[in-house]
Amino acid sequence: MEMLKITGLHKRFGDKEVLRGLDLSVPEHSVFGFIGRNGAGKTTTMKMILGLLKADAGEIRVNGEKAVYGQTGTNRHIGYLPDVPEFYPFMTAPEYLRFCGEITGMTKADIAGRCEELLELVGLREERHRIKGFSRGMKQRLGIAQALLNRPKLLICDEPSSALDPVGRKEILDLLLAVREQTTVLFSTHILSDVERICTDVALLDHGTAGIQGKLADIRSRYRSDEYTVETENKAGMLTLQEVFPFMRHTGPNQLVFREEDSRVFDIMRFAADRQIPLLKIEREEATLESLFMEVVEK
Ligand SMILES: Nc1ncnc2c1ncn2[C@@H]1O[C@H](COP(=O)(O)OP(=O)(O)OP(=O)(O)O)[C@@H](O)[C@H]1O
Repeated sequence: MEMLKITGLHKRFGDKEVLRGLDLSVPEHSVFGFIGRNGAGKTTTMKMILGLLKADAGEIRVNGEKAVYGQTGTNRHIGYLPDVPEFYPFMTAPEYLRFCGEITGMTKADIAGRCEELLELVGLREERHRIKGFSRGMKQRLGIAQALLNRPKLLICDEPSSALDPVGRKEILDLLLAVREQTTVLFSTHILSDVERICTDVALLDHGTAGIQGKLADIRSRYRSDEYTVETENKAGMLTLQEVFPFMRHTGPNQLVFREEDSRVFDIMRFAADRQIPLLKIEREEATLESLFMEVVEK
């Protein structure tokens, strides 16, 4: 089942058309990477999911219910971490979470249990300092705890890892992966290596629509264009191979590179064996998400 379904979403600011018929399907319990360059419209989309911004056209359904601008009904299913979360700096982490629990009407017993559980989850259980002394990473982790307080079915995080150092980023990514059991995670980012690390599903927002989307594994195999490097022992061998297999590019001393079907490697190996051309190296480099997306964006 889809936890979030967006159909034909349009949004224009003045003469700038940001979304031009965006369709998005976020399966339940997925970790969904919503990718797009700066200004692509990721935050705009998230604000519309939360009913904070009016769409020009299109439909958004959260857990099967229609999200309506200015109404908060569907937000009971959502936990949201904005790109720059704001806190009361004079509070400690437990004080802040308890406060959030109280204003959202949770019972005292539920608040106590849930706060304990979430502080443990985000690694802030032993933290006694006030929030004003927190690092960016600690604030993001506290923000995730707060967003999870009401056991949302959908956790939306706007660029949760973008401003963090590698250690802080890893902590956040591990956390998003860990909470997948209890919720569905939709997070926006422009860091493709983060997506490769934890996402089950992705969508690339490009020119107002989802250029590609689906299971990361499927996308990889659909757009797969692994690169092969072949290195011969001598120049004569390299030149013979290049003559017979003209799709190979000369990239270094006795080195040829190509992107073709896997079967071509066997053709090359057979040919090299028949002609006794000594090969020093045959290497396959898997296509990165970055190279896949650049292929799509540049088309
Ligand atoms: N209230 C607004 N009025 C006018 N233009 C806006 C408004 N909000 C967003 N925009 C414009 O819409 C475009 C999309 O912005 P948005 O913040 O959704 O992008 P984003 O993908 O989240 O980018 P970033 O990674 O930089 O946060 C940008 O060009 C932005 O300037």
